[in-house]
Amino acid sequence: MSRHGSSNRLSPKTRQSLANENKHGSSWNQISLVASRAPLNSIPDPSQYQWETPPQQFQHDFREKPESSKSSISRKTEGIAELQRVSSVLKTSKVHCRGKSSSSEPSSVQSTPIRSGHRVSDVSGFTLTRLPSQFVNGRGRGGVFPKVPGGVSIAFPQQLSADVPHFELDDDPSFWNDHNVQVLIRIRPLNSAEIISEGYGRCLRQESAQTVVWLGHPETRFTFDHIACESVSQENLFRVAGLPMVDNCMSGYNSCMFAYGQTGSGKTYTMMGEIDKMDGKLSDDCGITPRIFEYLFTRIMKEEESRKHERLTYSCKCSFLEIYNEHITDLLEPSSTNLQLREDLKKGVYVENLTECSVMTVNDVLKLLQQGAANRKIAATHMNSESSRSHSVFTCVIESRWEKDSISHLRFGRLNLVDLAGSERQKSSGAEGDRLKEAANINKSLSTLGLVIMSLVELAQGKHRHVPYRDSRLTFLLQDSLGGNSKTAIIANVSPSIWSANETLSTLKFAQRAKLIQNNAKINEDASASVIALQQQIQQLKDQLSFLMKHQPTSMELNFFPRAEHSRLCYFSKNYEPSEDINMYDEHETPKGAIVKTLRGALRREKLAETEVRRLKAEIEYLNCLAHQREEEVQHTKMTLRLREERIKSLAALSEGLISADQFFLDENNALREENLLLQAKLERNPEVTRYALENIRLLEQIRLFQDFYGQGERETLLADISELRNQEPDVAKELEQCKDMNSKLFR
Ligand SMILES: Nc1ncnc2c1ncn2[C@@H]1O[C@H](COP(=O)(O)OP(=O)(O)OP(=O)(O)O)[C@@H](O)[C@H]1O
Repeated sequence: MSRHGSSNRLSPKTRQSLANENKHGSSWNQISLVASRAPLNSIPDPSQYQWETPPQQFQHDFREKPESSKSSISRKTEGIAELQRVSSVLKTSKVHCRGKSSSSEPSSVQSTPIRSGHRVSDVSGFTLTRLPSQFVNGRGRGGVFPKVPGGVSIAFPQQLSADVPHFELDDDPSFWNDHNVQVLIRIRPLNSAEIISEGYGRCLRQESAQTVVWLGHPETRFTFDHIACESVSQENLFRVAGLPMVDNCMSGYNSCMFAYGQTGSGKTYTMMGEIDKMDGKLSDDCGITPRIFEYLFTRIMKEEESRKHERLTYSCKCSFLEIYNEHITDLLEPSSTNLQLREDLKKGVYVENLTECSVMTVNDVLKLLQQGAANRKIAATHMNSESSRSHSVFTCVIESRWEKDSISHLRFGRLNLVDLAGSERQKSSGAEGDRLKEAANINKSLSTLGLVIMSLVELAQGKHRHVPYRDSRLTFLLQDSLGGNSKTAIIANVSPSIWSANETLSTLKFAQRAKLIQNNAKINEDASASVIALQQQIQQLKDQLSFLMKHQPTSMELNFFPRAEHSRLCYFSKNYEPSEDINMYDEHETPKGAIVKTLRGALRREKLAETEVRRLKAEIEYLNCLAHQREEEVQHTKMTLRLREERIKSLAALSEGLISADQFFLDENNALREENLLLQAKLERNPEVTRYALENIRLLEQIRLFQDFYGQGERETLLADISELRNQEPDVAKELEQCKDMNSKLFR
């Protein structure tokens, strides 16, 4: 099923009415909770625990919710009567919530007995321990025991309020200077289905713009780089998460942002939102992607203007693809299906035959986004009436070229904006037939993503791990963004509703793990551009040299040195013009004296020319050496890559039991030794060192010339010449007067 038209999932109007709905609740639950701060691997998985009796102060009254496979959406369609019944129950529960000892409140509902200690697995792999019967559905002793979509009821101390505090997100521009991975949580507002089903029961309590507490058992506190609360605007989110991505990319870093979360948690709203313009402006509901491009093109314009002298130009090319049931489709050319992933030393992982469109304005990008969104596979599930059934990747390659010090520079950054399909449980999403197959593929690729992240975290902790990038198209494509050459922001979207408590916890744990990934982002600058520039420079110098050889010393003009600014030497040669010497003296001196002076000048110039020739030869030699080193460096990098690929293969072979551990360590040892040699060679021949050596030699040569200038009495000669000229001045003035007289006589 394809979506036609805009990707706006909820009209602003509907959202507003939802927001209004939110206003009907009671004030904050005043219960003070003891926060637990635990390292990631010690955060217990709630599913590993037997649900305990909630502490007395967390226990509320409840209503009976018969075990039923009916989803809340279908309940929603049963109409207002149900809604009224729910709100009357909510009122009751709010009253009891305020009471200190809710256990003494009378309960009017019956519990459904469930065997204690019986473990059941849910779709996401968690094992939930069923509650002792007296707690299931909150019967008897009180406590809010909402029914989670997996069909298992859990005891839950929850937030029962329509209002939640607002925390503005503060941007931190310095973050990306020393970090390569940022994790941000976005909590979306409760939706009407959740309110109908669970009222304002929330499983989260946000404490600051960095801390949130999951209110289940055991209560768990999470800290992230940023936590966007329910009321954070799309604009605020963009300023904090999107804007730095553009800056990173323009500086030549690969950048990636992806939205992760259960189905219906707000990924598409976050990444795309409303992609139409209203009155020439992006709407308030517009997501991060269009905002990124609006900012990108504004920055490009400013930069090109301010660096005109360097002839800076940017070019942007976009592509848009989806991965649906492990097949890649071009969203800009939907007839191109089942595209293949390829790997290339220079390009990295890329999709073969994917359409790439040049874009120059935000409108160009909006058109592509709309076109792609219309082609993306979506379907109605019980959790989301417009659920994305595929992962989508919108990519923009931003290239910049400029010239500085006669060297042309090329930088490029790849920006990947990924909207993942949501994880889902079959029961809650109501998936059947095609939907079920899609869901299985979605869950499979997301669990590979989870495994990749887990392996990367272990790698970062110094353990040897095979990272299963190739186990899904998604992780293979995003290889660079995960643990590779990229600055990556992960937005984990969650629902605050108690209805989604388990999914929210699992998303928070995923995000917590992702925080520990270590990427290795580098500026992408094309070395070949500098090699070409160096080769051109060498050719220029060679031309100068041969010209100099042919014409010296008589044509020792300034224009021999197009790069005169590099050499003060040229300044001196310019000031010793031979013709001036000759004209100055031949009228006033004996022929012998004039010849001696001319000869002296010629010898001086010849000496200077020789020095210049020597300097140029040395420069050519060094530039040749530099170009050679660049080429060697490229070769080294290629070899290092090859070695690493071999190591990955041997790791894979080890994990599949194809080779013994001894053999693996032997191979690993050899590979590391080889890599070490390569790195040592690279260090010794660092082009920067050569460049400094060259500069050093140039400066020494200049110093020597200055010293010669003084040492060989050139200064005195110059001073003598100047004073001689001064002496001649009255004679010349006299001669001029005589000429003027003669002229006037002649005219008369
Ligand atoms: N922060 C938010 N504010 C207001 N509405 C939101 C917010 N987040 C999501 N929504 C609304 O919730 C609904 C579901 O969101 P969305 O489609 O973005 O979820 P999703 O995570 O992409 O789901 P799926 O994985 O099924 O595609 C949409 O109608 C969307 O407009």
